[in-house]
Amino acid sequence: MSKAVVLGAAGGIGQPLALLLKSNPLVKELALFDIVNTPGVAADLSHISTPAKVSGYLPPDDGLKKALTGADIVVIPAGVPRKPGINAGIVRDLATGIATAAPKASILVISNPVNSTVPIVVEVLKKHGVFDPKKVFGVTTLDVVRAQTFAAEVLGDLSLASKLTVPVVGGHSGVTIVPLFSQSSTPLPSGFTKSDLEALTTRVQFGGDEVVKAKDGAGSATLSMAYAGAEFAEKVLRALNGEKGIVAPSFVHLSADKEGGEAVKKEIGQDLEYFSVRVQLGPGGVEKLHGLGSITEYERSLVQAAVPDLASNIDKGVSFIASPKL
Ligand SMILES: NC(=O)C1=CN([C@@H]2O[C@H](COP(=O)(O)OP(=O)(O)OC[C@H]3O[C@@H](n4cnc5c(N)ncnc54)[C@H](O)[C@@H]3O)[C@@H](O)[C@H]2O)C=CC1
Ligand SMILES: O=C([O-])CC(=O)C(=O)O
Repeated sequence: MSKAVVLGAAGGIGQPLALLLKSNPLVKELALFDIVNTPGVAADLSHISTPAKVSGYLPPDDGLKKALTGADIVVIPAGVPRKPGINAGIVRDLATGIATAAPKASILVISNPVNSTVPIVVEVLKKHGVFDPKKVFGVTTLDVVRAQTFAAEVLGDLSLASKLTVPVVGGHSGVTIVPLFSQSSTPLPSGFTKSDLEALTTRVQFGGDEVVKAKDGAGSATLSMAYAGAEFAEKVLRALNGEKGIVAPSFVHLSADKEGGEAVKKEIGQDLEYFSVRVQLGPGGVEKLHGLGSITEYERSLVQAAVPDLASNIDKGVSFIASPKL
């Protein structure tokens, strides 16, 4: 039983994510922090008949510190959709709070751009001398959820969506998102052509745009992200609780597992510090990083196309802490 904290808990993602965490029996305490509305969200959730004790905090009176103290897992969906510069500062400040109040917590970063906000969190933790690469996760689960759902759609059976697995590697934006459909636990339909596969891959890479367009100016994915964030958080919590063999893709610092990380760098042919790979989770966070495994020529070309964007996104995050602009 763990204490979970949501930073940005009153937002479009934060509220349904907090609802899902309140429904999770592994959560014994749920602390909600935002710059607005958390007392109301917390009071509302606290009437739900599940064990988690809910509390809400705002910035005055050391609210961030109070929310974070004793946290086992901190999920960050704070920020503004598609405003990288604003989010960089928000994430930096929240990471500073975590570094001082909950330095041992597992940190799950949802705020975009994940390829840059994860390096921002890491640089802040390094500055405070509390960086543990096994505990910082960029949440890329929505890409996995989309890959599974869209694959089930093309297979003509949505009931497969929650059963099949498709690893997604790289990062979390556009071409840095690399779904490995050749490793899908249920193969794509026979007769699926190269151009079908290209269209499916593009749909996963730009799934965020599909939602932004459909919402017509009213934000980006929130409900599917809350589902994905709660799913990844549950995996981290189950592993913290001692359950073995839990594996999920996440955007991590490759030093989290030296041997595994070096093997990934060899596979991608670049000395990147971060990459999303399948992560084996344990009580201390990352236990092992899995390599890309056997991938097709097409998938290799996607990985190669992802590398320059990723390198530049990572660099932006790192240099934001050295000199604040993004
Ligand atoms: N990793 C992923 O796959 C995805 C990431 N996102 C990202 O998640 C973030 C949040 O998206 P939404 O919930 O739709 O936005 P939203 O605007 O609905 O909610 C954001 C919340 O953050 C709060 N906030 C702002 N500054 C804060 C601070 N300093 N401390 C604490 N809370 C603060 C706001 O008050 C608001 O309640 C965005 O950066 C978005 O791009 C969105 C979808 C998928
Ligand atoms: O595209 C966006 O702005 C939000 C996001 O990360 C996603 O939906 O995958």
